[in-house]
Amino acid sequence: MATSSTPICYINGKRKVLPPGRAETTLLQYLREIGLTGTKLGCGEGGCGACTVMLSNIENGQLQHRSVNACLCPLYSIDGMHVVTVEGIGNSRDGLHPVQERLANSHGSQCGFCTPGFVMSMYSLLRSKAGAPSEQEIQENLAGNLCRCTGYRPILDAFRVFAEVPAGAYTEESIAAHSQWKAGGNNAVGPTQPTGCPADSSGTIKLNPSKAICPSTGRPCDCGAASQSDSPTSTSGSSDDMSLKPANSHANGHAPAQTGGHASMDESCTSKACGGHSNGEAGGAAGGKKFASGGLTNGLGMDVLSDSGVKKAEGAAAVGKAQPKQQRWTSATEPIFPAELRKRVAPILHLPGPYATWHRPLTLNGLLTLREQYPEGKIVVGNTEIGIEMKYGRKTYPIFIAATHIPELNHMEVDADGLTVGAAVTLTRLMRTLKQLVADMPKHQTRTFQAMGEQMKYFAGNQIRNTASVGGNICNASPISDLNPIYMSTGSVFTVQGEGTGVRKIAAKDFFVSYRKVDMQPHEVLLNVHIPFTKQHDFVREYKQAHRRDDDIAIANAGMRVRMEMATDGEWKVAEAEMALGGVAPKTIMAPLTMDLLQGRVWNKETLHAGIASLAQDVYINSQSPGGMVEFRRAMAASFFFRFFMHVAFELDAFKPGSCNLFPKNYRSGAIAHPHKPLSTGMQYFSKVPGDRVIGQPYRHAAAHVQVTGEAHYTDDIPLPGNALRAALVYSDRPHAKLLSIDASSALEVRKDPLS
Ligand SMILES: NC(=O)C1=CN([C@@H]2O[C@H](COP(=O)(O)OP(=O)(O)OC[C@H]3O[C@@H](n4cnc5c(N)ncnc54)[C@H](O)[C@@H]3O)[C@@H](O)[C@H]2O)C=CC1
Ligand SMILES: O=c1[nH]c(=O)c2nc[nH]c2[nH]1
Repeated sequence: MATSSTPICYINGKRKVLPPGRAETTLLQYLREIGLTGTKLGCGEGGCGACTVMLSNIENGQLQHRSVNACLCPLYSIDGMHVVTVEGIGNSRDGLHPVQERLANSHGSQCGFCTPGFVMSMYSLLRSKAGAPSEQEIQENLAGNLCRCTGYRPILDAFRVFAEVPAGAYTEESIAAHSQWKAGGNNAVGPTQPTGCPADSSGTIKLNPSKAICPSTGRPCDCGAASQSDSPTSTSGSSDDMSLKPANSHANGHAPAQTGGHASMDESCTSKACGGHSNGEAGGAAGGKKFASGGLTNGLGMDVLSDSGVKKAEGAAAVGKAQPKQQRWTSATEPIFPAELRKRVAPILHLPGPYATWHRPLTLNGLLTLREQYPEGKIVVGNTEIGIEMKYGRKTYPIFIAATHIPELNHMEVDADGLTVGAAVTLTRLMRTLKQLVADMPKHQTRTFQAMGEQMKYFAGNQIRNTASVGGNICNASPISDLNPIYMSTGSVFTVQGEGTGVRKIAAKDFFVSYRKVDMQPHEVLLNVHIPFTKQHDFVREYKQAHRRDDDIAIANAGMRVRMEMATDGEWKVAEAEMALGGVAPKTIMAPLTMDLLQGRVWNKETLHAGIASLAQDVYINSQSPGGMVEFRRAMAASFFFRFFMHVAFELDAFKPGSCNLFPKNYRSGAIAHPHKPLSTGMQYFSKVPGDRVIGQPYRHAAAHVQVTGEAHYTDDIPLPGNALRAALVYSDRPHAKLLSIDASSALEVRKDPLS
């Protein structure tokens, strides 16, 4: 096997040999050093998404694209990959990418600092999916991106047009409903109201030639020419009439029910694109969208974006004279995966440096040998925890051992008992596999997978899940790990291996020893986790309470499983019970008193009350506990149990009606582990200012184009001149004292901090 000391990658289509001796450097630091300052440093811990870039590589012979946080991505981990940054997809000279154009034209940037991150998240989603994403997927995909000034309404508006239009919009039923609704004299259109084109008996839309496909919505549209003259914005030539459209107008561009609303919210499609005018608003891509040379098509063969973008910009310039002329985006600017990387065989890496050395073995033996050789070495996979320890904990690690390329650690396998997941498998890959198994296998066998899959949507953001590994989360032994409670309550087993000591299997519930300590020797590595299938009448749930639902760490969480059996007297009794709780102790704990108590008991209200009382004994948090919120955490444990109890009761009652009728039906929502979050919607109303003055008109602001392309320079982006003097205020601890001399020796000894 070849060993290399020259890591290579491609950045925006250009080959780069990565600099030597930089094992501690992040991809973000490097990008900014080479002048790609469009990618921003926000939080530095994978929480805000300002540093999002797309990584592409060949995995199991397949080309993969995924968004990642460059702030946590070790530079050498990108060996063999293609990095696409916001500068790589479009710029104000050669033309904006449709994603950039949409965001600029929809007023989706204000200060613009988070903007490149939003662009790259959306871009990565479009590149990584075969068809068009759903609106739900688009919103979920943005959970790892924070915006603190523009607001999410225009951002979601901008991206909603890339969503697939639900087929339901075209059913005969929905069309008939719309016609009736129109006949009823309503004067506004709700977000899901279909347009009025007739369907044939097969349910296929028959297009009335007078009812064209609306380029704004990608659907048959009856707004016709009327909307052009009816709408106040159609005469302005503004590129920005988007803001007159209510945000919850859904993909069909229609306004929600309103009476006497704004002039643009009449029944007709508010889009000026209808009838031949383009407003740059791409349609929901009926049947899926694809980028095509010259712009985005709406799946109906119509070029709805790039042309319209040009028109928009020109129109605005003519009126406000504030907008730069936009170039037409062409697919030639789309960075493609480089041929060299397709053929490249990954080498072993050994990359020494003054502060740290990077090892990348390719075999399990190689990994175990390095682990034995360097007990101080740090195994790294996603670096989403180590990166934070280094930046905010000021930890330094002299040796990194990347476990990303070990086949055994990337393997997933289903056997007769369950699913085995390699320790280096990313959370995203695990989620996909769980989803597939839930779809393919009998429901009673996959209840653990179902519970895990539902929970993992709320485990960090997409960028983190795309790199963070299953093993990293386990070995990190966080007392509020989202997955450890479920492994512990479902009989999962971890396999570890060490050079000379062979393989050991440890039950998940025995693996966590104390705060951040696991039952693993320094020379051992975690190979995999085995998650058993559930059996008939097994019920599993995972609960998490955080400050916010998306992309947040838990305050408390829990994994709960019971196996129920029906006794001869017709009552449901507990055959097995396993409960694990996080956030209530320095490690994830089991609740042994409650587990014992439940054993053999009937699932009734007495058991519920006894269980809650017993949990209070299992959970002992003293008032000095780190994180505080003692009463709240205790209450959460009881609340999780209550919700689980209800869930099981409703499931049993559904299985055999009347057999466990403990709660009124309207309590059912309390049994849902992760309540469905409807699509976010919003609305903005403003008065139209007559005349052609710029003030008060909804024009895109002048910097939008350079913000969406990363060309806007912020103070952080301006390079320090060579030998620049850095200054910081030092407070005197004596008032009115005279400064007699300065001893700078300790300052001069400070090394240039590789992490700053
Ligand atoms: N930054 C963030 O927003 C979030 C971070 N996380 C953290 O991300 C981590 C997920 O994994 P990665 O990024 O891949 O972790 P990582 O590469 O940062 O490693 C985390 C820890 O696990 C150890 N480790 C990893 N794989 C191992 C193996 N096979 N055998 C022995 N030790 C191993 C590492 O040495 C390190 O101590 C979790 O620790 C989780 O707590 C999770 C969600 C959000
Ligand atoms: O299990 C986890 N879930 C999270 O959301 C998280 N964030 C940081 N570390 C984390 N671990």
